[in-house]
Amino acid sequence: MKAYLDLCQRIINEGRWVENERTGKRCLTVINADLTYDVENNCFPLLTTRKSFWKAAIAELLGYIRGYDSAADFRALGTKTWDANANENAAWLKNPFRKGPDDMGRVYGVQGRNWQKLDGEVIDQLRKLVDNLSRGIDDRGEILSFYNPGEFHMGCLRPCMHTHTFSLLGDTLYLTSYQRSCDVPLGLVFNQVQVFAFLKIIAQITGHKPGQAFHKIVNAHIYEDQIALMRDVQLKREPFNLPQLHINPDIKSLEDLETWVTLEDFEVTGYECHPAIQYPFSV
Ligand SMILES: Nc1nc(=O)c2c([nH]1)NC[C@@H]1CN(c3ccc(C(=O)N[C@@H](CCC(=O)O)C(=O)O)cc3)CN21
Ligand SMILES: O=c1ccn([C@H]2C[C@H](O)[C@@H](COP(=O)(O)O)O2)c(=O)[nH]1
Repeated sequence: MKAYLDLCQRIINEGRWVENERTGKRCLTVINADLTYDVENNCFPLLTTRKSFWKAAIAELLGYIRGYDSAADFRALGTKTWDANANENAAWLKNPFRKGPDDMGRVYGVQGRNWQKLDGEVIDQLRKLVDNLSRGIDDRGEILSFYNPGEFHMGCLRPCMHTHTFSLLGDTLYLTSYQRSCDVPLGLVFNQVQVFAFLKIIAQITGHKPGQAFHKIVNAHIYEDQIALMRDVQLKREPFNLPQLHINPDIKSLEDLETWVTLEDFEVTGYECHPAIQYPFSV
């Protein structure tokens, strides 16, 4: 929590203005931020300086795990966060690869579960790493990569959190997640939840103890229309203690995550927070 607020303050104090062509807005930007989450002690990094919608973040993560490519499937899980990118971005709307309303194209989980090889076969990166970790194997390449430059033109957005590397030391599982571009007031609130929950879920289904999750961010920015709310409202608030995340212990396999798991299988306790802040979203 402190690390998040420090990053926001650092962007306000030291950030440089960068024009962004895709959104037509300017962003106050810093390069490089490292965040660490204590999954072992269940210190759930849910922002307390504004009301945060952790369920939508977990729904996104479940959608990536399932390899979804439609904003409608994400809505059915419990989040509308992909509606705008799938249906309102002018460049994507006229892209011939867009299959119709709600199509997101070959992004995120599609690459994670269904990476196309030249010979026509597909690679299921998540299945491979879950199988290995379940057998106690870390081949130093337990990597889930959503970043496929050869198919950027077939998706509505390049993945932001693009690579997740799992590591096993003894019976403790670690996760290192890489993010190329980070909307700190909006996206990062979700991404913190996702990195934490991803390690906790994969540790649970592969039978290991979760350790720390390491979140490495390259371009961290605040859009120009978000600055005043961050500087004058959110950064003036005192944080509360972190809550805890509980996951239904009956979730035991990747198949469980793919078939019956819903947001009802996740619970947060001890969450005390300041009122919601509605930050503008840039498509
Ligand atoms: N500009 C931008 N920022 C992002 O963070 C972002 C994108 N684009 N495009 C792809 C995904 C979609 N994500 C989103 C989209 C919307 C919210 C959002 O509106 N959050 C609100 C309300 C959430 C709710 O009601 O469930 C919030 O207050 O956190 C957050 C992340 C993260 N990503
Ligand atoms: O998980 C996510 C997804 C997206 N974002 C933000 C980061 C940027 O503000 C935009 C993506 O724009 P690009 O021009 O492709 O960098 O979405 C995020 O923070 N977290």
